[in-house]
Amino acid sequence: MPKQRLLIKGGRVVNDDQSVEADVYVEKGVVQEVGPDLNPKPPSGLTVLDATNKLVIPGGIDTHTHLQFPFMGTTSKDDFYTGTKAAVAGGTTMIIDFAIPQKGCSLIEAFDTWKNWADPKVCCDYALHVAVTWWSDKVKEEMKSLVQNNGVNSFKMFMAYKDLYMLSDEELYAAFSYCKELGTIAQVHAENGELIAQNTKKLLAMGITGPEGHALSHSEDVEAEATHRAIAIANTVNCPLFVVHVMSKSSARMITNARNEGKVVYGEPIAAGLGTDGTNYWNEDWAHAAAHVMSPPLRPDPSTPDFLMNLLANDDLSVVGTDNCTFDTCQKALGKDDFTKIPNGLNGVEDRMSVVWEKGVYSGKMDENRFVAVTSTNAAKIFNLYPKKGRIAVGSDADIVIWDPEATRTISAKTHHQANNFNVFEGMVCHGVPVATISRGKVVYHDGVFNVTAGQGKYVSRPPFSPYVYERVKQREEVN
Ligand SMILES: NC(=O)NCCC(=O)O
Ligand SMILES: [Zn+2]
Ligand SMILES: [Zn+2]
Repeated sequence: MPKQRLLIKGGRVVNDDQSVEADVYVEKGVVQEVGPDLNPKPPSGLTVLDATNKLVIPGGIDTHTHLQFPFMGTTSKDDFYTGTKAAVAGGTTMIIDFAIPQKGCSLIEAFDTWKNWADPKVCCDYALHVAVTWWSDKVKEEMKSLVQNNGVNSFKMFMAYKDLYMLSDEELYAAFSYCKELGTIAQVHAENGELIAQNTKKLLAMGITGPEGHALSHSEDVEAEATHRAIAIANTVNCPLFVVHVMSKSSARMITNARNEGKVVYGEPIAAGLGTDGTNYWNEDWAHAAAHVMSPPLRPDPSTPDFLMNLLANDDLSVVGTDNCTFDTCQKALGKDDFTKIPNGLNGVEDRMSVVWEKGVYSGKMDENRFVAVTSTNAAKIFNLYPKKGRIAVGSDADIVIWDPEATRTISAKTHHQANNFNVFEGMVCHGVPVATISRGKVVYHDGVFNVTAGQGKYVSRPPFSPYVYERVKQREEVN
């Protein structure tokens, strides 16, 4: 099928470092020209999109999803079709999901399994982080192969989910050291799994079985301690660290302090952590409370979202993901009598961009350029996708969103495009609405109408030694 020729006219092109009034011309899925009053020839066969009074921004990159993830006795509801379709409706044109092997199982097989699930279904581009859930020489060999042959440049290590995915400190040390050697980014789920196990035992013995028990067992201390430990281990071996789903003030402070000390650490808050809070665990409707269960949990202190957003605006935190991992009410009911059995996860892939605009830009904490940085460009830089992704410039992939900063929409499970029957942002009125989403030069969503085909997205390889990250690592090493 020939690719659409597209002219986006009269908008304001916003990158992370500047905004200019300019047209954008796209051919063969790539940006060909950016400038005033473009008039590409021939005029026939050209689709023109009017962006007057609108922003033209790089498509969002969601650094953290779990689509059709087999987890806690069930499988997350949004698969690679519904999840990526919902993503483009919200202005996101690339997701990075996680291939997660069981302990003792092959990382390469997990990667292949996830890729086989994704390829026939994705409606936008995607990549895969791979989890390291155990440690051996075979794991090392497979990490190397994934980097060299499969375009993987990030590995996630769990400090929680004891006996399932959790690594010991010794294993973390080895894994971080090897990540550094390979030129990759070490990601951590930072929660102390031993403390969670002890807290859980105590709470269940006290007869606390509801969703509030989840929040109490996964306290802020549990997250902060693990964050601090991960930073210490990574810094010891000079490995760049990316802390996924930063949910608490305490953990965010650890990251801020480390960055102030010159350590190469990045923090990823998620849409839910910026848009809602952990008071929901005490909601008297069990299904409502359970729908918010995730790890680390949302924090009961209602000033947390604002605090995290301020750090994101400041560059103390770097990118916004979602940890989109949806389970419907029936699936959540697996934990009706025991909070430890409530499948962990919630939505965000569709609403991330609007939530960040509303709570970040509309509330006056950040400008349009910082919005682009935290929703797209910084992710592209850290994971070595830049400037193909994360920028509107000649030669970049035409992953573009026409964004109406004045329009509003009200988020609801009744109207969202995700497979789940609950939305943690229910009722939130958001300024900032994607009018059109373009994926590799194809208009996939326009004024509420989809033009997506399952499998049209591509797997994107990510080379190691991202210059944005590793130039600093190298410099630190030379000087030290
Ligand atoms: N976060 C969560 O609750 N579910 C997905 C798995 C993970 O990221 O830890
Ligand atoms: Zn996690
Ligand atoms: Zn996750």
